[in-house]
Amino acid sequence: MAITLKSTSTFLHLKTPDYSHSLSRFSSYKPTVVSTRRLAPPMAALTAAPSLSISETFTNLKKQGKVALIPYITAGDPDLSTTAEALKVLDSNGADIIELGVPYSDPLADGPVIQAAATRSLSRGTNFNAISSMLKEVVPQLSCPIALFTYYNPILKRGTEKFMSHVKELGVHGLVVPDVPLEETELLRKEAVKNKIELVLLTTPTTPAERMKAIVEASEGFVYLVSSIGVTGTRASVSDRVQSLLQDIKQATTKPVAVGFGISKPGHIAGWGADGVIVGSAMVKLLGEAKSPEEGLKELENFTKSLKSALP
Ligand SMILES: O=P(O)(O)OC[C@@H](O)[C@@H](O)c1c[nH]c2ccccc12
Repeated sequence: MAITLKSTSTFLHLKTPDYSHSLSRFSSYKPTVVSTRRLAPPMAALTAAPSLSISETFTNLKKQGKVALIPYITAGDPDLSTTAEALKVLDSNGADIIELGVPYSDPLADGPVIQAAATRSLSRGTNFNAISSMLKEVVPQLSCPIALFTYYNPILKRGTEKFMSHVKELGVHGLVVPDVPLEETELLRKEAVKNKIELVLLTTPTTPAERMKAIVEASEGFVYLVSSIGVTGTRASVSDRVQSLLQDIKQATTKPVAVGFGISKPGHIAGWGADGVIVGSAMVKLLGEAKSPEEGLKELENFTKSLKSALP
């Protein structure tokens, strides 16, 4: 059955913004030296078993009655070497899937914390080539899947087909694109499916029921339920309307549903039946606003551990 998607979300009626950061020369990423003191065959230490796909990850968690912890961090904030370490810290301290944000000059769906992170990252010269180099080095060391998070323009800049095959080569499993224009979702989805990239689509509290059904039908990996209207950023509480939205979606699909926006503690959505919890701004703040990268990584470790231990 051909699925015609009218929209992947209704909170981003954005014109296609102009992506002004060139993807020119190699940037500031310096690979971290991995101590080989304790390791027998050096290569053995650099590669974890290939990570499962996003949907396989959810299937395994569901069998154990567990909820996925999905942190989001902005690549290159405070710098790409710290991002590389942060991915490993998240992976080994409870993250089940990691959303890695490609910094963008016009992040209209983001609140002040993530906007500031993107600005810091871009001002250091972070670009997609440098992020790719970092991921080529780090992804083989991770046991959880990565979902790349990008606005639509970096995809347009490279061309959808080229972008998708490039992302696949990096070992990235998923892709989240919150501002893909209505009429281009189908093309994006076709290329994603061709490259076995799980294209995660978003639905919001204002998405009409029929459109939500088309979105959940087409979404791969999981369905991203945006908990509230507006931009990203931690909230004191999350509307309990999300609970009924979750039930509506679960009536429309058996696919896993993860909730994001405003969440900084599991209590925000405990017991509502979400299969996953996405935490972005609270994570980004710890990393990007710490006195030093080491301090940021330590705080990220502690926060991730505490979130995971509080989730079922
Ligand atoms: O930052 P929050 O409120 O925890 O929300 C998750 C969010 O950061 C992440 O999923 C995300 C970052 N930028 C976005 C833009 C649109 C939708 C989602 C996002």
